[in-house]
Amino acid sequence: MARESGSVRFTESGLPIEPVYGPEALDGWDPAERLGEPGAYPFTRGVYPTMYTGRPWTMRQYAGFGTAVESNARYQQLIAHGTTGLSVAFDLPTQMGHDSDATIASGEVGKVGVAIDSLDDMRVLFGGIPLDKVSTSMTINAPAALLLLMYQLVGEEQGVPAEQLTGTIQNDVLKEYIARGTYIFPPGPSLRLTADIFKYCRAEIPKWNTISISGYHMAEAGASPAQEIAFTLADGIAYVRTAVAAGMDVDDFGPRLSFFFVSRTTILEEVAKFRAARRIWARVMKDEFGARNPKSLMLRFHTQTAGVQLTAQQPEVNLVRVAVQGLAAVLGGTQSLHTNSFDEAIALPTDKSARLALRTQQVLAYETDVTATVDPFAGSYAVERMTDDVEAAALALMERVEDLGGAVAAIEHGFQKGEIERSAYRIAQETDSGERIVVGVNRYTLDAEEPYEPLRVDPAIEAQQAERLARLRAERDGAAVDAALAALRKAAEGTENVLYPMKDALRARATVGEVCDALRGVWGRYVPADVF
Ligand SMILES: C[C@H](C(=O)O)C(=O)SCCNC(=O)CCNC(=O)[C@H](O)C(C)(C)COP(=O)(O)OP(=O)(O)OC[C@H]1O[C@@H](n2cnc3c(N)ncnc32)[C@H](O)[C@@H]1OP(=O)(O)O
Repeated sequence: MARESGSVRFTESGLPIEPVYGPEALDGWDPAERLGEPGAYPFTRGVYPTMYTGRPWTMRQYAGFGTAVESNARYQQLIAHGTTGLSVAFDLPTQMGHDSDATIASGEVGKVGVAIDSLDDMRVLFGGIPLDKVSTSMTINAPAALLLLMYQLVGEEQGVPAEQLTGTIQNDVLKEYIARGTYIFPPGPSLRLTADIFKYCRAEIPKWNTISISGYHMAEAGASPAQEIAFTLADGIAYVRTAVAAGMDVDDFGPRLSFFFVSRTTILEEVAKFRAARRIWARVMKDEFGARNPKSLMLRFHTQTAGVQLTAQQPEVNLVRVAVQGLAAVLGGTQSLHTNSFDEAIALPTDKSARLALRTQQVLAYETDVTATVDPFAGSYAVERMTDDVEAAALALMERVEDLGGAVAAIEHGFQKGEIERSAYRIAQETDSGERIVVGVNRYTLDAEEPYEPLRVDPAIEAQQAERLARLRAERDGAAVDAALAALRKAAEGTENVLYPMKDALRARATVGEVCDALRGVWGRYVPADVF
């Protein structure tokens, strides 16, 4: 751990960490109550009885840039190198529900992910990738329904029935208001859309993970581990309440909720955090919502190594950080993992750095012994005590969210954002003062950094996408698109599930921008109330 203050050390959540823990750390500690068996309530030891002894985690590298053609090539490469799941990054215009030729999209097309304007692009993105064999995660939030439906339509074209599709949409708009920023609609209609997605998936795509309730972005914005899990689980509670209020039984959607956390270099507290999060969620689902299906109680999660801990200085050192972070995720029992590329603090990963990032996971999975036994830290005085401590800190924060009226009301008060900003400020101060050591940045620096040639996205991509859109609009049946969009607007004004008319519109080759504009017209846009 890189932070010191006299002889007392503190975890990233600000909890004291003792130089030595002994049996007294676990006074009154009941393993049956706190741990249970692996794969059994309260799931502290992991969600599956055999964990990695039965099957390694999914190696799921987040990737996508430029056009569908370029991103497809990167996916094919990752598959050839042994990745076991896909994870699609979309560009900002797609994430905000704008077409590539919209004025607001200028300069952003294909930059932080792939540009998807219509079913035509989606078909290219998954060309040659059998959707019945691969599970695909899509980091898409406000327009999550659109991308899911286009994925289903591509599956239909490949002859893959929707019941066989497996994957995840991020679809977590609450954390967009708190930390990530790609929201479109106000909370009310956003949550209605989430409930529509849960219902649609239950009926049509039953193996799909309908949401990835994410703490990662809060952590990147400065949240401590305790804040990260507290605010994420509080968002989870808000989604469950929404779906129950929309008439669903908790066991009809609970098994398909999933989560997404960060993994930092502070291994011990991260392992404690993952274990605590599983225990809290299992208890919430059982006690507050009365879930009976054990799958509803299981907190299954994806992990990404902490991008914010990577440095632009001496970037190769990031390979070491990522290995440590990845190890923490595995010791914490993750289901799926993205290990960052060492150059991600500078630019888009190159082919080589993306391959090295995947190799890091393969070393963890096949060269170490951490997959040979389940939850190896169980019973450790230090880690069990830290698990209890992080759990208590997170529960206290969740109570404060409840006191404000739940996650949505707390967001409207600016509570989570304010807490995270205070934590980020503390980290910045500690780094500036040198109290927090960052190798290569405030210690062990080089006089001159070696030059580095980053991968850049070709700016011509924007014009290419605009041409594709012009062609699409000329070729398609405009009257059919207008009629489908009118039906979508009508559903949005009423209570009918919007996904069915939305699918018709997308099949008729309505664009992402057109579909989102139709919804913006009915639901309006979210304007944050800034709290200082
Ligand atoms: C920063 C950036 C940005 O801001 O832009 C981002 O957001 S990037 C964000 C990127 N996000 C992501 O990539 C999210 C990824 N999330 C996911 O993949 C999912 O939501 C997940 C966390 C639930 C993991 O799903 P998965 O399919 O990879 O893994 P699962 O654990 O579900 O395992 C797949 C199947 O194998 C079975 N299985 C697995 N392990 C075992 C075992 N030991 N014993 C028996 N069965 C097992 C599971 O039951 C399941 O089958 P069955 O289903 O039949 O039970």
